[in-house]
Amino acid sequence: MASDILVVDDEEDIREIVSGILDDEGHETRTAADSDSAVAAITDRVPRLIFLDIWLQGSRLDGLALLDEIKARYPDLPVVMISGHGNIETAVSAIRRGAYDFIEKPFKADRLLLVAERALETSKLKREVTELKRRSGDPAELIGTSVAVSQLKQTIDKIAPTNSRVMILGPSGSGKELVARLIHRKSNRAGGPFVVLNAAAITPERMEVALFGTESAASHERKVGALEEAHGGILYLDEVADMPRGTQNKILRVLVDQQFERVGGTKRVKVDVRIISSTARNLEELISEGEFREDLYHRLAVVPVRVPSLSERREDIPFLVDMFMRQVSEQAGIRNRRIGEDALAVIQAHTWPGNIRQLRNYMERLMILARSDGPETVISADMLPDDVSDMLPKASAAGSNHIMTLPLREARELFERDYLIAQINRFGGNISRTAEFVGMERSALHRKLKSLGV
Ligand SMILES: Nc1ncnc2c1ncn2[C@@H]1O[C@H](COP(=O)(O)OP(=O)(O)OP(=O)(O)O)[C@@H](O)[C@H]1O
Repeated sequence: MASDILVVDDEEDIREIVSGILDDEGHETRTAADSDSAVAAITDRVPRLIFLDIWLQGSRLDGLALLDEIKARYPDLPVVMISGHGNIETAVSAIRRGAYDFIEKPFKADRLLLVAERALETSKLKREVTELKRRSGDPAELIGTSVAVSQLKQTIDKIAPTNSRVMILGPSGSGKELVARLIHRKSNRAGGPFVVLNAAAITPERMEVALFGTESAASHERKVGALEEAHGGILYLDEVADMPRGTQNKILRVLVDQQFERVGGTKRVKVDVRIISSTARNLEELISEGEFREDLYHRLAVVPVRVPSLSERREDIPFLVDMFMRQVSEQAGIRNRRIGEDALAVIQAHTWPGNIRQLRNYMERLMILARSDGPETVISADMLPDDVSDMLPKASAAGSNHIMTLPLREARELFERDYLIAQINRFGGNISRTAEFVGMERSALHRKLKSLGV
């Protein structure tokens, strides 16, 4: 594994020995004799690993001070200290200050290589973990302080440690899968798998193979299905309403027996799986139409949990916007921006039929579009892409030709109407908070709304 390694030591022979040993193993090395040239080398290209002499005599910064500077700028860059005989204590304190390890002079080539490999491997793993976390994009907790979200959090905390089957109901993109993942994380199955099976994305013919796996006596071939894969953990049945009737019968049997047969197999497979299911559809309607088995519904929805739509929790929008902006900035390497009150108000007033997923995609688009403006420019309402800023009440709300044909009184009423509807939406229908924001008495606002026919 060739890696770019920087060797920093004031003694030329040590620099040569260390880089010689590493070069022989195929690593690429650079050397620096003092702190300033080390900083310059790191600025040129951040190495994967640094070997750093503790004393570093005759240079602006000694080894420990340079370590502090490196760690402040590149907290994840591993640094191995080279310690002289008799200053182990200093080496130990360097580890406390963020060094990965130390080697003591005189050292053996084997020890040096071992430490280098381990440091490189550890930082690679750290990177992978960070990447995975970033890709998943899921926050560790539900974002928001609204009553609806606070109640949801409480419900999650209450039901997670139990083993009961949960059915999560809520519109598309509202965070059902996130809720299921949080239940998993907080349950005693957190160490076990979390397997997702999306019934809407699998054809009815493939459904049973996906769920139960296959087995062929002739070829001894075996494919593990989602139920088996989820053994000891949780199976998340997304869009369960789309499950074919035939599969519904079979899954009901699994719930009763906690065992099943693979497709084409004869052996019973015993599993210990907690099932969480979800749907955005109206199950009661589907049950009355005979599309969904009522007894299966009762088995799956021992605890029904409702996830609110975004329009039911608009007060959480500023927190979500802030999180998504930070997330996009990290993921896309775009400088984070500030968003103006006016833009936030428009976003808050929008209806968001695609819920949190739509808001996240929108923020991503907004950040990318706004990239060409200077990083200091605050994102204002007029910079919002049209689909959302159309919600903004403007004098031309009824079409600019139209409003120009109206007398002032009617034009003003038209504007007032749009403006107040947008503000009421923004505050989730709360008249007191709307009144406070628009600067009117609550009773006066009521009267105004009535006179405008809102
Ligand atoms: N309260 C929340 N805080 C932060 N992010 C959230 C929240 N709820 C949902 N998200 C994010 O919104 C996106 C959509 O959520 P998720 O996939 O869980 O929705 P869903 O209801 O399962 O959607 P579908 O019905 O389409 O399967 C995800 O990226 C998720 O991380």
